[in-house]
Amino acid sequence: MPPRISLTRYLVEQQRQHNRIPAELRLLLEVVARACKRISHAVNKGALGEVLGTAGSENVQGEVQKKLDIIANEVLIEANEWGGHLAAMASEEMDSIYVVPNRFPQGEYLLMFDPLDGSSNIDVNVSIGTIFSVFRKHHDDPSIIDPVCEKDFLQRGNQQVAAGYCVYGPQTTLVLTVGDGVAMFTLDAELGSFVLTQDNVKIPEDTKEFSINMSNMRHWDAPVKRYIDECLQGKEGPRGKDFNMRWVASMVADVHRILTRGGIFMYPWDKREPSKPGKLRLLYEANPMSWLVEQAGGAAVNGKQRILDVQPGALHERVSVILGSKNEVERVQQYHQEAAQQQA
Ligand SMILES: O=P(O)(O)OC[C@H]1O[C@](O)(COP(=O)(O)O)[C@@H](O)[C@@H]1O
Ligand SMILES: [Mg+2]
Ligand SMILES: [Mg+2]
Repeated sequence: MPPRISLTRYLVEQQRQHNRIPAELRLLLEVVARACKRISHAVNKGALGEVLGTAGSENVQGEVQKKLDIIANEVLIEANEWGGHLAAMASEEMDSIYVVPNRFPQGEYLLMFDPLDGSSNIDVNVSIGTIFSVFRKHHDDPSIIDPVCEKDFLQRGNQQVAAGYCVYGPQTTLVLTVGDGVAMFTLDAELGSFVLTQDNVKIPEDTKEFSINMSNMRHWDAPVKRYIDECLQGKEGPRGKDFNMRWVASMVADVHRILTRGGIFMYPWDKREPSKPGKLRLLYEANPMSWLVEQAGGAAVNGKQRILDVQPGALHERVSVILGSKNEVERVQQYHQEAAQQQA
């Protein structure tokens, strides 16, 4: 068996041998990983830890908060605020940004997270996760000056310096990119550390598996309907092959499957709430997942453009998401372009 490489050693090598990340970013990612370990522990306790059920409150997006949404948010804030590497944080569960109080050391990074993704699966013991994205506070826009403000967070996804997620499933797996491919680390509960179990993750370019909430079919736009209709026709249809369908309803779990064996995941715009561009949030769901998928050789678009090129206008902005195996994502994008040309 090859020697085990811990997340810490992997990050040290990224920093020292390959010069890909500064020491502060390495330390920040170690803090995030430690927080994920604590969340994993709470998830595993389940009913024994009295962490299931709703908290009796709503977040800024009008969603009922589960106890674990709040616990995971607190764990991430608490672990990161005194680390000394951050200027501020933003979360699905907080209305506005959380500036690191000046009693703690300040850093130059911004951390965004969905503390608990797949909340509807918490109480039914199905895989859930944490998604995170890291930016530098300062960037090209000279109009942005201290102190840190919400505008600092409104950077395109292509400016991320690290992104990842931790899936709490049959195993706890942390998946990370710092812009040099994707690596997966499995939590060894006995050692208490994340161990590298797959490096250089690659998504196959073609797939026979799609992932979409089919109950929304009647609300979809024509290009999405066309794509799924063709998949459903199987061998007898224009695609000439049978497709399989999976929908966990936890983006982390659905994306993890795609990084592991390929597939296409879609949460597209639909007619239920036409003014919203989609259901998933750009900054702390779509951007980190899109970068991971691209780093693994896949593609991620919103039907009009690459998700990583979308300029955010608000902290909790939503976006239409189509990501996964490259050739399938490009096909859906092409169907959108054809529909737009017909309308023009
Ligand atoms: O319940 P639906 O409409 O299938 O939506 C499922 C989607 O919503 C989400 O649960 C949204 O994330 P949160 O649980 O963090 O709000 C995604 O993980 C998932 O892909
Ligand atoms: Mg989520
Ligand atoms: Mg969430």
